[in-house]
Amino acid sequence: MRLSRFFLPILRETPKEAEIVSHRLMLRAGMIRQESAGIYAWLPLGLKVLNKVNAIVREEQNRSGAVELLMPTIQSADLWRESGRYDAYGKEMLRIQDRHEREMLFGPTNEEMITEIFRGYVRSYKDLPLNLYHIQWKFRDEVRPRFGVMRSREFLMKDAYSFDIDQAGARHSYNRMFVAYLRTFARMGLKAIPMKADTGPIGGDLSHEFIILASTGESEVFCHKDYLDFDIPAVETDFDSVPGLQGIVDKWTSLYAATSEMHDATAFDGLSEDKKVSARGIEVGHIFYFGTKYSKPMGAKVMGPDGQEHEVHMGSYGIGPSRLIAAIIEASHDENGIIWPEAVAPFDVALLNLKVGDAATDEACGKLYRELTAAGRDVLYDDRDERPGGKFATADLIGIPWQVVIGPKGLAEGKVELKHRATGEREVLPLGDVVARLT
Ligand SMILES: Nc1ncnc2c1ncn2[C@@H]1O[C@H](COS(=O)(=O)NC(=O)[C@@H](N)CS)[C@@H](O)[C@H]1O
Repeated sequence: MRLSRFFLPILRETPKEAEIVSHRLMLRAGMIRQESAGIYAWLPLGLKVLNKVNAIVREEQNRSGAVELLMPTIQSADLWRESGRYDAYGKEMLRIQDRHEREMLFGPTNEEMITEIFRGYVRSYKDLPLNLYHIQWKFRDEVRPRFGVMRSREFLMKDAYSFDIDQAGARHSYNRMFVAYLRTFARMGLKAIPMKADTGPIGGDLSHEFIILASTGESEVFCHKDYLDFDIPAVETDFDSVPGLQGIVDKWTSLYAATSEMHDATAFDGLSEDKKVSARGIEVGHIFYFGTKYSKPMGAKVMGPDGQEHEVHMGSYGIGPSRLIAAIIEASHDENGIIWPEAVAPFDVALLNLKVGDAATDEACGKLYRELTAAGRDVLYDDRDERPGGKFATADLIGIPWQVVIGPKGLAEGKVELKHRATGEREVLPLGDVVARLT
């Protein structure tokens, strides 16, 4: 993409309403724009990152055996009356009336709707286990939306829902998601620690939040330091192995880790000082087992092997892709701007032409742009008529992992400069070696 033809509304000054670094940088880097309180437009650079985050979430959901569908954002109030949550959900629910004065709502979550879909088709235990998920916008009328997309009112959520014949089966579905979550966040360069959590309005009695440690996190968390060095489940993990997954979950829940709501100070104090981590954290995922909480009132049942009808045991599993982008920035930035992990970067390479209008430089940049693109790299070519300092500052701010700098002096010697954004390391190399170096 040529920057002169892209849409990247960089802000010169730091927006005063932004209180945390991710909010400041997402506004300054032209990634989002607030349209109303807690409601954002995703501008092209932000959307590219959101799509990459979603791609990783999708890959790991699919690897675990979950099946993707897409449910609507607008839901019927009657559906929520079946579970008894319509009134219980409170002021966070955006209630709507359609032209026929039918009571509708903008979905804050989809347990009722997925249960209605399930009960419409599944009658036999032979069709279980089943895990259905979607990545869909939600609305929660937060009393105090803040920190940009970290706590917004309209936000993107991957929400998955599992269906099993009994609790043992549901436990394996839970473990599949637990392991998928460990892999998902690690692939985005995040260290997410599963912590025992409260179940809140979703319900149930088994729940873990996946927390990344960040000084601006809203949650107060306590955990054993060794978690930070645990290996992530390998890509070859057998998601059908019940004992195999239980072993991974046991390992990842073997040491102390809790959010403030579930904190047991006595247990935590039992740890040696050098193993105690108490920090702020950002909840990037939350998983729940809640048995028949929805299947019972909504009549979602299957014929079991015993010829009896059984209400299905369910769980739900949420990840916040839009919140994740803010969390990644909180965990990976410096004084010059964002430092994207390569897996989620909006572009792979920033190609900086230091003398637009100089025939040799334009020719070299154009040729390298075409070669890198042909080699499968996503390149943002800064072809603006802008002084070098401004190009360096923009490339650092928007956090593209690699910068290729081409100017007339270096070019005269057949050389270009390569800068690695994360480490700041620079190297000079022949123009002809760049494609091989970056692919
Ligand atoms: N206001 C919000 N802004 C941005 N992300 C949010 C917001 N509320 C929740 N999230 C994200 O959505 C994830 C799941 O939300 S949740 O309430 O914990 N879980 C559920 O809604 C369940 N239905 C899981 S399917 C959270 O872990 C968080 O990452």
